[in-house]
Amino acid sequence: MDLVNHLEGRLLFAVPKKGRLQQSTLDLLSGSDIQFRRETRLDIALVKNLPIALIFLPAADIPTFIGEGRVDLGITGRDQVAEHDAQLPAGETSGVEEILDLGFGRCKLQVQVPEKGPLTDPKELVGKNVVTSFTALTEAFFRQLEGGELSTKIKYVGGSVEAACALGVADGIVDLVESGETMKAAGLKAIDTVVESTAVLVKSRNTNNSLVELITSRIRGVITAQKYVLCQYNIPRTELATASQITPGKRAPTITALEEEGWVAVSSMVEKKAIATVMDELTKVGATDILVLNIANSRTG
Ligand SMILES: Nc1ncnc2c1ncn2[C@@H]1O[C@H](COP(=O)(O)OP(=O)(O)OP(=O)(O)O)[C@@H](O)[C@H]1O
Ligand SMILES: O=P(O)(O)OC[C@H]1O[C@H](OP(=O)(O)OP(=O)(O)O)[C@H](O)[C@@H]1O
Ligand SMILES: [Mg+2]
Repeated sequence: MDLVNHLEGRLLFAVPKKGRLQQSTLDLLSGSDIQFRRETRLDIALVKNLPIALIFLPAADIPTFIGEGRVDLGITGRDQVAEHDAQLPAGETSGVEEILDLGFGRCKLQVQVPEKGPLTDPKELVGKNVVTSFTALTEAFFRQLEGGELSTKIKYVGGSVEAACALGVADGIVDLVESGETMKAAGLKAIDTVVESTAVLVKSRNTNNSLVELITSRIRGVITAQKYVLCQYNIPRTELATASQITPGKRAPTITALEEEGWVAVSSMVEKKAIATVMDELTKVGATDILVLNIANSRTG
């Protein structure tokens, strides 16, 4: 089948074809009921239940396709969008618009130097060799340090950036750090941060495809569901005000009267990361039968 002929009339949605963002992106698509089967080696997949085609691209290339208006929607790192924007000629506005922070793929683009070396400040790298996959952001960073000049020599490599110092190609690097393990293993330390990043849903400034809103709303629902749990408990009505402060919910807690005089049941969305503390506090104010339920999906205000 010649897939390219089947793209007509479909929203084009770019997703990372490999790397750190891929699995969470696929989970998000599946949670949003975007059904597709990707043939081996093929970078285009038609969605079965919606007029959408998924285009599998390297995360670094996604902002270019969206910026040019070739692709309507995409998921990539905010760092990649920033790098794309930093490459634009002065005065040109970006064709890439962020619509949603997706929360995963959290990392920092950091200036790194040999741990045991003499350098401790990014200013000491001025005029030296710096290797990175993010040349435009690195250039902008050093240009600012140098007050508008640029004497620092910035070279591009596509991956394994950390090896550059050990191999003598660089005095310092600018690369992504999450756990810090890669940096540590390479004998490097971070001395500054260029940008912080998470995965984002982006759209082309010029797209007028009405499905953008539908997809955004579905993805937002899945993210909210992943981030929150539903906490239910019973509480004496006299303690309701205090308990409601502990579980204010996304908008407001849902309160139901119980058969038992003077008691109410409360149901409220709570951030997953806070749930243990919330349960401790609820117990302290007299809540009983506290239940925590996972949320499969959501649409909230
Ligand atoms: N260690 C990490 N932890 C979290 N997010 C990361 C990490 N490394 C990269 N990212 C995010 O993922 C995006 C894509 O980077 P990644 O290195 O996974 O892609 P790639 O270079 O296309 O794949 P690969 O490195 O497997 O060839 C980055 O721009 C960044 O936003
Ligand atoms: O702080 P950490 O948790 O160790 O993660 C950081 C590493 O992850 C990414 O590399 P990736 O795995 O994409 O390999 P690559 O260098 O070949 O791109 C990034 O470029 C760092 O090297
Ligand atoms: Mg990589």
